[in-house]
Amino acid sequence: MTVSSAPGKVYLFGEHAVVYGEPAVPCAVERRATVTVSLRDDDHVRVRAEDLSLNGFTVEYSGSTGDRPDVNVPAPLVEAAMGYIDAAVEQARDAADAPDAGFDITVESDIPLGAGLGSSAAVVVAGIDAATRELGVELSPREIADRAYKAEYEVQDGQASRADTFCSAMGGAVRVEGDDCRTIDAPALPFVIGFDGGAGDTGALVSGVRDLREQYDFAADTVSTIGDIVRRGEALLADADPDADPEEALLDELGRFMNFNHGLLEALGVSSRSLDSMVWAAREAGAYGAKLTGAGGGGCIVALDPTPETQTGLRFTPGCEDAFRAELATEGVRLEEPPTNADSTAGDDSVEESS
Ligand SMILES: Nc1ncnc2c1ncn2[C@@H]1O[C@H](COP(=O)(O)OP(=O)(O)O)[C@@H](O)[C@H]1O
Ligand SMILES: C[C@@](O)(CCOP(=O)(O)O)CC(=O)O
Ligand SMILES: [Mg+2]
Repeated sequence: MTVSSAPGKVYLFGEHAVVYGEPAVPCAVERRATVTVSLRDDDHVRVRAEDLSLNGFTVEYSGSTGDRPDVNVPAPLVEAAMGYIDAAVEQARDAADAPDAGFDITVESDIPLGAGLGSSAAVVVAGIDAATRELGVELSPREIADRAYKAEYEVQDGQASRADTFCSAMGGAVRVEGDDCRTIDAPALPFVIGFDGGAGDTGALVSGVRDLREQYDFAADTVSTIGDIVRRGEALLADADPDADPEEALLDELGRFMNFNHGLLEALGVSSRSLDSMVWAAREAGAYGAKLTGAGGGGCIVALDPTPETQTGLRFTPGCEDAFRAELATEGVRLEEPPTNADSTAGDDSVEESS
């Protein structure tokens, strides 16, 4: 049995625009997905995904009824939900040259799903790491990032950047521009996250921006202006001392850029009423800046505030279900100790499929 975990992330700047070759700066945060993998002696894959719920209803799997999961939702939704894990399994089989390997897999995660914190990337990164190790192959974090990107790209029909998967695999703050992926030094920024309890449809939101960009020059200009903000923002980070608490002047300017970035994302149609109201609540509570994070449509905002004020303000904001502080996760994908009285084999709520 092998247990690996990988962090989620927030975008300081640059989501959506990164899909069209602009740079982005995501930062890994201490909310992790943990994937436990045991090699089977047949070619079946059995998945237990305890936290998997889609838009308010829970998917229940029954492994005892054979190959088809017994679920209370339509099969295409289950397939969409399981796509990331399936794609991670395929990448691990390919990396280890073991096309017929079967696995028992358990996914546990404290990253809300579809909320802009990169739950899909964390699950894929941790899944590839655990499954390849289980097959006796140890990939570097960069190799895992590369395979995880291929998995996300496939599941999201060609609409994925390398940003989420690279950030989750490497940890810390990163900079991604096309295929150029780097880790960067950044001070520990005081992130506060507001979560509306909902989720956005990443594929539909990315398609919406693509259409706008193709239809209107000013939408294409909006996307490249987001790139300009990222370049100015990363220059600020490059000048800061990564080992000291961030200075007020830095937070002030980063916050201003985050506000600008949010305005442009709103113009591109990927915000929502609850995201906007959390952004405004954070600003009114004294945050240096606030923006949605990830694909948008619902889910999370990220604000900068070293004081407790933003968290308190968000908690009293209608539409905000949860508000929490998120430390920068300096570690990306990592091996975890397996539990001692392990019960990793699938129980009643698992789905089993033949390879
Ligand atoms: N704990 C989990 N267990 C199983 N699958 C998960 C889990 N977390 C995320 N996923 C997969 O990732 C999808 C959400 O990814 P996505 O829409 O890209 O949003 P985000 O990456 O912003 O959280 C889920 O529909 C599911 O397929
Ligand atoms: C919108 C996008 O830039 C980020 C999506 O992030 P998330 O899956 O919502 O966490 C898409 C991508 O970069 O693949
Ligand atoms: Mg995702």
